[in-house]
Amino acid sequence: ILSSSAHSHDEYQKTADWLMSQTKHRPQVAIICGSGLGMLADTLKCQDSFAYSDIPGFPQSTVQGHAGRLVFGELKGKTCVCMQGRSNFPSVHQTTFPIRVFKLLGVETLIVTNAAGSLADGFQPGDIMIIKDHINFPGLVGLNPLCGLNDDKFGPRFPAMSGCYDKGLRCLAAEIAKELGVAGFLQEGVYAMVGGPNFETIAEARLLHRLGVDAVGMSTAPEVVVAAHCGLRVFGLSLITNKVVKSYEDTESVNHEGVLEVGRLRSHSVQQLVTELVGRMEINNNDNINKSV
Ligand SMILES: O=P(O)(O)O[C@H]1O[C@H](CO)[C@@H](O)[C@H]1O
Ligand SMILES: Nc1nc2[nH]cnc2c(=O)[nH]1
Repeated sequence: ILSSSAHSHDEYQKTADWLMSQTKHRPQVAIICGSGLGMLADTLKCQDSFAYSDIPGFPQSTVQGHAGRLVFGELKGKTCVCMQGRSNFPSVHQTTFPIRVFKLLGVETLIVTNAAGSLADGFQPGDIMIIKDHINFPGLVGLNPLCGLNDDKFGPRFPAMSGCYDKGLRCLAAEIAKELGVAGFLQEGVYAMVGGPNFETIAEARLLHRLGVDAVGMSTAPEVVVAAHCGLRVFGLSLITNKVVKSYEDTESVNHEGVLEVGRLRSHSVQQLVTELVGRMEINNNDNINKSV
């Protein structure tokens, strides 16, 4: 775990340089689209898009329902780069490789979205949860993307994680949700990442519930850790696609097709919320490419 699969600074830089040689876009905002939420990338204007397999050094998408494309373009007057798909299961270092590439491209804000199962009693499938905080279970036991030698050019050895989900953006998103008429199914809560790829046993679900977890998934936390480490502002949304089964009497069970289906049904609202948020967030001048790196 410790240093075997960490990337060198040059590897991130090579990928960033290649992308900058292929597109004129210099993104301010990076958006990661979770399961069933990839349509957001299709709404970018003046697109340049690249299959992950064509980008030197880039991890491949391994999750069904994730397209595996990096899309650059304009959204509400801001320059964005959108990941249409994640590679959840190779290694935490590979999964988070794009985040440092984004930093080198000049990105200052990261928006992460995911599909998640709910544990909180009041949450329903179709609810949108603003992520207030996370529990990074793999990270707590050493599967942390910051393991290995620290690259001081990106950030400090021991970065703080309190406040890693920006409060200003969370408030702005809640205001926008009211204006869009989607406040009725907006929630805020704690996301927990588990290793997966299996869904939870009932005993695991009960444990997570007792620990105060509101929603559970298999992604996001490592991306946010790496983003916070290199000083990116972060906003996160979970789309609640299912209730996690907590009772032995319950005959329902979760499956990935159902997750994708709820994603598609609510994708329009998630898209609207993210689009308005990007339009209204304040961004510093985009003259900071390689600023602190
Ligand atoms: O987190 P995203 O990429 O939305 O995907 C979620 O959906 C998949 C399970 O259906 C898991 O990979 C889980 O993490
Ligand atoms: N671990 C986990 N990931 C999910 N992604 C979407 N739903 C779920 C779920 O119930 N559990």
